[in-house]
Amino acid sequence: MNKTELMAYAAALPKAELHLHIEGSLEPELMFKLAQRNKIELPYKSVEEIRSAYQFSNLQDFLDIYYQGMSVLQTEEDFFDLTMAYLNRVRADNVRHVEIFFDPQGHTARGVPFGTAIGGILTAFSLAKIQFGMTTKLIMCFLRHLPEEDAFDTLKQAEPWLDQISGVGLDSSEVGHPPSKFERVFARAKELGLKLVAHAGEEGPPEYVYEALDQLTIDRLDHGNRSLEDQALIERLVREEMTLTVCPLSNLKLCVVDDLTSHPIKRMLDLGLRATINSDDPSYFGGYMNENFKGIIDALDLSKDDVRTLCENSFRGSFLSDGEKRAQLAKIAMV
Ligand SMILES: Nc1ncnc2[nH]cnc12
Ligand SMILES: [Zn+2]
Repeated sequence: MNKTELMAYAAALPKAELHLHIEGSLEPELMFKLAQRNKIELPYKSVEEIRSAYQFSNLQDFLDIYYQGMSVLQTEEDFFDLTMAYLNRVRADNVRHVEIFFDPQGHTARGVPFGTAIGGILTAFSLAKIQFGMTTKLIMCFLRHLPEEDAFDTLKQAEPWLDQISGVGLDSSEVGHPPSKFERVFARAKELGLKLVAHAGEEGPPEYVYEALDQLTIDRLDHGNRSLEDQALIERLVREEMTLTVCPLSNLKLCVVDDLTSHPIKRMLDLGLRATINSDDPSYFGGYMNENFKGIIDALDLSKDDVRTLCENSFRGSFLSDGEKRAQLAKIAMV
């Protein structure tokens, strides 16, 4: 298969997205519309000016703009519109199942109640299920630059919705905020029956991945790129069939890699790691699911088997039931 055919194959395959911050899918056009609707002053005069501000040299550069951008999200309708726009967009990429992150502390700290954010997101989930049969799960992330106490407080606020939250995650500024800082709140989330995921090894060292495995007891690893610096860690991740939610265009935009030709996704597959493709914050990083596939297909020497494995891994690594996973894998085999 040449690259054009391989891209058409990737586009046609059913897939799941497992690493998507809903606030990072806020397109500049919607940001402007919500700013006007909510009478919020933005430091930009036009959509073009917003887009040109999206130049980052590391994770923190991005996070500063990301937290500022979410200030336009005020009402349940705003969160509904944001989520519906994302679900409609990735439907066109043949994404059939999503496990979405949201950052409640990014909203409650601005005086927007937990229920406003989650209410809008869950209503969009229900509509997407009815309208186009998409399945969805919600993962609530703790902001790691804040104290563990604040994470406990957020978990408490989540109590009325725990039956509609699949898991907890850990995001925001990685270096200086190791997973071990959140050991107790993750233990509590586990007692409550929630799945556990954490960003680790995006900018942070392999030790952070070990902490996420040993101290947080994660079910899935977000990013994990820097695991490749440690042979014993690679072998363990392979042995434990740990899913890595890898985000190629994010890695490029945040300078985790210099160029997509040096992206480690092919190496990860060759090592036997259960890697998946995801968009992270697509509005900020230049593309949704299929644009991430296009980026790696253009830059790397991926085979048809590699592309299929990436899509299969997205369901294997999901929090769907075994039966649901089998059904999705059977659909992949039909393409
Ligand atoms: N890529 C990322 N890493 C850490 N925190 C984030 N929050 C949103 N996107 C993130
Ligand atoms: Zn992320």
